[in-house]
Amino acid sequence: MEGSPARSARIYVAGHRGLVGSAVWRLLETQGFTGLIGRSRDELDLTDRSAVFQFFDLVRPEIVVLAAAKVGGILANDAHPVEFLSENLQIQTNVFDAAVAQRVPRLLFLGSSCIYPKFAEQPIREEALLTGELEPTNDTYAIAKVAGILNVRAVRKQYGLPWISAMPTNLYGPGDNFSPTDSHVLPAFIRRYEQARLRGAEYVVNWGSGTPRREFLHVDDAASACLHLLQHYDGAQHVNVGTGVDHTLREIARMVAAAVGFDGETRWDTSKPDGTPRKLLDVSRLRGAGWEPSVDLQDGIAETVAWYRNHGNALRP
Ligand SMILES: NC(=O)C1=CN([C@@H]2O[C@H](COP(=O)(O)OP(=O)(O)OC[C@H]3O[C@@H](n4cnc5c(N)ncnc54)[C@H](OP(=O)(O)O)[C@@H]3O)[C@@H](O)[C@H]2O)C=CC1
Ligand SMILES: C[C@H]1O[C@H](OP(=O)(O)OP(=O)(O)OC[C@H]2O[C@@H](n3cnc4c(=O)[nH]c(N)nc43)[C@H](O)[C@@H]2O)[C@@H](O)[C@@H](O)C1=O
Repeated sequence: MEGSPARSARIYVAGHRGLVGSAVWRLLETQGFTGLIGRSRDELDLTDRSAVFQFFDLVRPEIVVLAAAKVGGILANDAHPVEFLSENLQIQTNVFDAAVAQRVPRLLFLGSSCIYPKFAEQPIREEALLTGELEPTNDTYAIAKVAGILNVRAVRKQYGLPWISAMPTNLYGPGDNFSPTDSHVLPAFIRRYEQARLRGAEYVVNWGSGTPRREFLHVDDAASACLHLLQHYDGAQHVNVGTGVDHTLREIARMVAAAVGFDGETRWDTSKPDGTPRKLLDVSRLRGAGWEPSVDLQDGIAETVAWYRNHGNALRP
């Protein structure tokens, strides 16, 4: 599967308005791909099975990047386990089945580092999948993603189609979800510290103990890794996508406070869940395939703060 698809290939980016999908779309446009296809949820609800089949029949994509999913941070996952299981299973099963019906030659499925056991050996190798108990705050989302990996493997085995799966670490960047309740931690910090600075607040309160470690990858790097895998990887094993470097949330909070210019105190609300203590990915397989990240974390945070300041009024609720 070596080499780039034709620049005119019909590429359907499912979820093209989301954090990852929009970055994939930008990258493909920049690289001169002209056959990009996107549908918002209002135009095509991927939980509507017959609509998905009709769409695939009409459009006949040659490549699918599946970046549509129900996505959220630790509290959203913990509060809505039913939707995170049901919607994600429906979206991915409909897309996979419709793509099989059309024998779509190439598909990239996006999972997440939360598929691994809560106490997996660090850094986490791809082989750690299904070797232990999941983190309870996001176990239903993780199970949907594990089902996606197995579905991709099953299609490879039964139909011989070279579909692949990528498992990104925690992502961030322009276009992220900055919701105070539903977002992931990095956009939540940017919003909280920026609002505290604007109010002249003396302190902010973050969730949990601040001791968990997380690995952050800029979404432009995630998009570049996805394209690299589409161009250079063809294997049944899913591939970890990350930097191989992590930080405590206290360190991340200090970086964000410095980036927004907040010099007050940070407090931690230990009544909120910490989630997994650490989920650092082993990225040797991806590096072995010839890919490296390029965005420095502090630069990426500064860029995302600037984006938030320019788009603060037009964000998702
Ligand atoms: N963000 C992160 O930190 C990480 C993300 N990932 C994975 O990357 C992928 C993309 O995540 P991310 O970009 O952050 O998520 P976003 O929430 O930013 O985007 C999700 C996209 O999915 C679309 N979508 C959701 N439900 C439906 C539906 N029923 N029908 C049609 N479209 C739908 C949304 O469409 P619309 O805009 O029209 O509502 C949106 O464009 C997911 O698979 C996620 O698991 C993996 C690891 C980390
Ligand atoms: C990518 C991955 O993301 C999710 O897993 P997660 O990494 O645990 O998610 P998170 O980014 O929401 O939190 C990271 C850490 O940060 C702490 N934390 C502090 N203060 C805030 C805060 O204000 N908001 C949030 N969200 N977290 C906070 C929080 O308590 C936790 O310790 C999965 O559900 C799933 O979506 C998935 O696949």
